[in-house]
Amino acid sequence: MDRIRIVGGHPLRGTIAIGGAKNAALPLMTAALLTEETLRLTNLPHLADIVTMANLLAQHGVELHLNGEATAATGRVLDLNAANITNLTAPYDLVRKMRASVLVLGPLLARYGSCRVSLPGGCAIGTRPVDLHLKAMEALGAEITLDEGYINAKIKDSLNGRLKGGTIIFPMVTVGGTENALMAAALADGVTTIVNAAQEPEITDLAQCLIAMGAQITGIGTNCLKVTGVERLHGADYAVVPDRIETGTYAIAAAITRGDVELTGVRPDTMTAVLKTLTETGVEVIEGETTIRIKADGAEIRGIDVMTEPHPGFPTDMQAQFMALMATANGASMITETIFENRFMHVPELTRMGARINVHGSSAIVRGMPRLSGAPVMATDLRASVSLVLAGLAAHGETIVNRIYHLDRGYERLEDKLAACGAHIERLRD
Ligand SMILES: CC(=O)N[C@H]1[C@@H](OP(=O)(O)OP(=O)(O)OC[C@H]2O[C@@H](n3ccc(=O)[nH]c3=O)[C@H](O)[C@@H]2O)O[C@H](CO)[C@@H](O)[C@@H]1O
Ligand SMILES: C=C(OP(=O)(O)O)C(=O)O
Repeated sequence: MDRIRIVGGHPLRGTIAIGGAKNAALPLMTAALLTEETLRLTNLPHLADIVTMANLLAQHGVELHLNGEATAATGRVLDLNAANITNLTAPYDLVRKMRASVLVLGPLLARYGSCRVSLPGGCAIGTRPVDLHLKAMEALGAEITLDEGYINAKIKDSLNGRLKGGTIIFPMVTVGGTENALMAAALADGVTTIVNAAQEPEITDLAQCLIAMGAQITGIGTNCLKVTGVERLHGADYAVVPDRIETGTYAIAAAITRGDVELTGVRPDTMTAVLKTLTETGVEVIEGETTIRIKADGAEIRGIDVMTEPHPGFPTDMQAQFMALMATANGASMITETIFENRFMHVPELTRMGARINVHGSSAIVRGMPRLSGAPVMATDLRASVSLVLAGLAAHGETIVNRIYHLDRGYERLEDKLAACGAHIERLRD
């Protein structure tokens, strides 16, 4: 299994181009199931999760074509055509690899009237049930049963093959639940109101793509979405929003090495909380329209408190990376995780690198220190893995990060992008 070797202590300087967002691209790919016409996605990142989603859609019968070479301007261009769906089952083998697979539920149900989707199960960061996705489908007229680890969903016989608009009230904010609800409601008969909807930029991206496909959606960017269902959707050409988590991760790479890096092809307006937090630590953040420069050379990074929250709050997907930065700060920091019940799996590994962190329930107290020390480490999820890479960039000596298939789920050419800015980092292929 490949590993990453880092020799830390080199301030990053240079420019890093940011790709399309994994967490926007995955639901956008499933939106292709809503129409028999072609959906063209541009600025698609090249990631293991995108390949998993492509395999899942292909086994449903979606035709996928990658067009030409990826360029900085367009990323990858992928055409998806769901004119000939042959199989309405999302199998366990693919769903267990990636929880976002459950996003085929809403589109398949709405367009074909029934489907069978494996339950995703828990993962390293929490139990992550999908009960709210299922309740949302029921609110639109679906009958749901569970058997043998699968969700069986079908539109009630009385509805003549078309979901019916209704009111969905989410008791807690769910990104995936909102995405499934939006896609199902887009083809339902009548008006659907989604109350306490997630407001993440990836939801806005999905809503805008659905509008480009002919959907009628208002309230975009708020916590109340209104969808007036249409009988059919058509094809579209849509560019995936830049990845705010990849952007934030490299911003922290610049800060933790006390470097100076410009991030290009970004959307600063989608990451206000992260940029404000970085500024509070003492990093200089210079925002352009599509660029962010992180100047941390000579900066004295202060320890500050952070709590993860649904958007527009500080994202849980940046919590591990921020903890690595706080481990090198001057002073203490309290980091509270409110979204997932088990998202501190990076703490023991950061501790092995000399970080001083104590966890009390959903909060971690981090006492910063001038220098971490390199060590062999291993992580159990995507953002935990990258937090160890960040710590390695700042640490004295050699760090080997094991199990890097997690990183390949969400970061395209991570080691190349960092090495181009002066990091001493390489992939060791086994
Ligand atoms: C592919 C993708 O976009 N993944 C993101 C998405 O995950 P995902 O969509 O899975 O996350 P959710 O927003 O649904 O989860 C938020 C919380 O709600 C709970 N919950 C969710 C659904 C449900 O039916 N029942 C329930 O109890 C979850 O266990 C969790 O505690 O949003 C998370 C929160 O921003 C991010 O960390 C993930 O990177
Ligand atoms: C938790 C993440 O992804 P997923 O929801 O696919 O597990 C993530 O992107 O940090």
